Amino acid sequence: MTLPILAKKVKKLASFQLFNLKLLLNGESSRGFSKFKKNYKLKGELGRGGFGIVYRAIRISDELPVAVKFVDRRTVREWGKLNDEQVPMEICMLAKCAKVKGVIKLLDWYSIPEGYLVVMERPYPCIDMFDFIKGEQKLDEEMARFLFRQIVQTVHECAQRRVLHRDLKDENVVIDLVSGEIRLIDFGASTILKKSPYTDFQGTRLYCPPEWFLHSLYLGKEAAVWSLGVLLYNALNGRLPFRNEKDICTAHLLGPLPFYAPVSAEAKDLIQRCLSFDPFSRCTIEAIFNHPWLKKSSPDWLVLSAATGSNHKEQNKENDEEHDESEELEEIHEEAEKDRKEMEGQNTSEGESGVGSSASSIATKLSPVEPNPEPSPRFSKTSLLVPPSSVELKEVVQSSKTKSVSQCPAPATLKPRRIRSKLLRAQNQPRPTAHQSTVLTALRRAMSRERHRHQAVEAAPKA
Ligand SMILES: Nc1ncnc2c1ncn2[C@@H]1O[C@H](COP(=O)(O)OP(=O)(O)OP(=O)(O)O)[C@@H](O)[C@H]1O
Repeated sequence: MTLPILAKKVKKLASFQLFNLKLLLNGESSRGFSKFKKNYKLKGELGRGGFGIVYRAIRISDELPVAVKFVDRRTVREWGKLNDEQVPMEICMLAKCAKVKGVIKLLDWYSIPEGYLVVMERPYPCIDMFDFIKGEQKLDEEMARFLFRQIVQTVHECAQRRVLHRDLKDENVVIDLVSGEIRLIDFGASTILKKSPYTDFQGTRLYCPPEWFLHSLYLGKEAAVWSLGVLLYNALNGRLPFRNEKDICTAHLLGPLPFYAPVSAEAKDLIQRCLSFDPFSRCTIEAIFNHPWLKKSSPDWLVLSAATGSNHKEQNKENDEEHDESEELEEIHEEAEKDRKEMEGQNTSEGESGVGSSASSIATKLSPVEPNPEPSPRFSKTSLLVPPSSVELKEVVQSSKTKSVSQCPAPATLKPRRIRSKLLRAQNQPRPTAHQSTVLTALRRAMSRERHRHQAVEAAPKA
């Protein structure tokens, strides 16, 4: 080994050891694990994705429900600076969007040797949009408009702060079931918005525009608009528009996209404009705002949610299962190990939630264009949401339930019969039955679980 190479290796080793020492010391610092344990109590798993595990937790000082995401240091691809500290870009971008209403609030973060613990607000009770759509099979246009408008507004405000999310999809939108407000989560693939093209990608391939697969390049806002088009199509159809990369790159040659639900011409037009093959003729975020479909006024959340279906049984059953309270660090270590093994064993090249930083050579994969068979409805996602439980927030839910639906202004654009039937339901039957309302089903289950837990605690023999 030559001298310069040896010197380089020694230097590298020294800096690695210094890094480890810093991490060890960090254990005692204000951002170490012992501080985290003093401030938060982990309650079980909330969801998991390709790059982390998200835990349900409570802030000890005030019992605020929070979500804690463990980000494995080894999976961090991009780093940024926050108050002169090097942190994963995810933390940095969340901090930049602190004032954006539709972005999940970053409350705190901690550094542990294995990675980072990102503490975020956790709306209670909430459901992510994937589960919401799955429960409804597909959204009606009013509900889709109500949610999509908030999502577009949020993406726009992020862009104003030069933040590009890069993984816009239904799984990354959390809906507050009490207010109907959305929160954009998972900034793990986000980066600084720039005007020049990006040559790396870490989001979800089925939401990715064709220019990435064909040219390994994309422009930030144009790619975001494409993902929004995929998201809206998915919300209205209950299935994704494209099954794989080949579909993404060739669908435009087959004429207008097929729709599998009765969708208005205006909604179809907006989707087609977002999914324009040519990024330069794709509509802009501003144009989405001004599109006649999005400009229509929406009914109030209470009116909308009262009309949701009752197909959430399986999901809620699944969600009702309590996870063991964790011995925090040990669990994180074990889970991280398990996750890594799973990730190693997975081939995600064409999977729905596949992520990757290189465009596969689609040109070699493209065979002559055949008409696409109907894409199947979606059953799986990368994470599962457990409805949260907290005694304190039960009161919030309770108080929102007593709010009169009939106080909501009648939406101007609803067809008269529809207004009447909705308002009649709201007025004559003070609350829709739990079977009629997804939202209420979720609320009822969250509350009944709390009741059971209390009964169990009371029944337990006192030590
Ligand atoms: N703040 C939060 N409040 C409520 N639920 C959350 C929150 N953060 C995450 N979740 C739930 O956890 C799931 C996984 O979170 P997240 O997407 O951040 O993880 P990830 O590992 O980056 O996932 P992916 O591989 O999909 O990118 C989400 O789909 C959502 O259901």
